[in-house]
Amino acid sequence: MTQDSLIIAGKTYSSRLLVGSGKYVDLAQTKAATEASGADIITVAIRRVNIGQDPNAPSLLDVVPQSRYTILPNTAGCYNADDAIYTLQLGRELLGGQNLVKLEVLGDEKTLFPNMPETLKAAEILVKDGFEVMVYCSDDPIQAKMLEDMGCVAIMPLASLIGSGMGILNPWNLSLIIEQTQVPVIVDAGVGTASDAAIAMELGCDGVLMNSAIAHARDPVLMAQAMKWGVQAGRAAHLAGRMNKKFAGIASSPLTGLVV
Ligand SMILES: CC(=O)[C@@H](O)[C@H](O)COP(=O)(O)O
Repeated sequence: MTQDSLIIAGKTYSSRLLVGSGKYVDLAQTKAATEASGADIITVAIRRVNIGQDPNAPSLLDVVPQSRYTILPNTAGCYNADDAIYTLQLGRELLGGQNLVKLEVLGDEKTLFPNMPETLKAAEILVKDGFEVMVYCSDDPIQAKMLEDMGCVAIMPLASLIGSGMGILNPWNLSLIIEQTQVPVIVDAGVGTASDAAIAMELGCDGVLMNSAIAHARDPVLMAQAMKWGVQAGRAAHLAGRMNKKFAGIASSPLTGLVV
C-alpha cells in the first residue's frame, strides 16, 4: 500500500488507531498495551489521570511520553459545557500549550451518551479560543454537520455506548456522516473486538478510538495488537473496494476451456 496517513488539523499520523489510557491494572500494562497498539494518539481523561496535576504521584507521561506520543486531553466525566471547557484549558496548560483536544460532554451516568446541546455549546467556544477540537458526538448526521461547520477538526460518533463493547449499532448513520464530512471521522466508543474496528474502517471511517475493548480483554496486550491489525485490515479493504454482493452462486473456477 502506498503512504496512507491520517491527517488531523494538518498533522500526519501513521496509525489510524487511537487509544485511551484508562482502565488498565497498572502503568506497566498501560505501557505494554499502548506500545502493542501502535497508536500515535493516546487520549487522557484530565479529571482522572495524572499527567502532572499531582507532581508527587506517578504520571502517565512516565510510560507514555510526549516525545513519542500525541497526548490528547479529554473531558471524560464532564456533564456540561463549562466543566468541559475548564478541563480542556487545564489540559492545554499541562501539555505545554497544546491545542489539540478531545471534547466529550456526557448526558448521564447511566448511558454516557453525548449531551449534544452542551457539546455544541462547548465546541463553539473552544474553537473560537483556538482549540483544535476532536469531538465525541451522537451518530446524528445533522448535528455532526453542525460541529464540522463550527470548525471541529475531527468528528467522533459513537459506535455504541462507552464501555459497552456492543460494536457498531448503526452503520447506516455512520455512512451518512462519512459521506458528508470533510474532516476525519473517527468512531469513538463501543468497539468490542477487532472485527468491529475492521468494520468501522471498511465503512470508510478515518480512524477508530477505543479503550475498554483493549483494557478489559483477558490479554490486553494481545488485544491491542489485534486492534492494530483490525484497523489496518479494514482500511486496506476499504481502499481495495469490496466485490458486489450477489444473491446467487457463481463458480470461482473458469467456465471457458472445459476439458469435458
Ligand atoms: C477513552 C475515551 O476517550 C472514551 O471516549 C471512551 O472510553 C472510549 O470508549 P470505549 O471505552 O467504549 O472504547
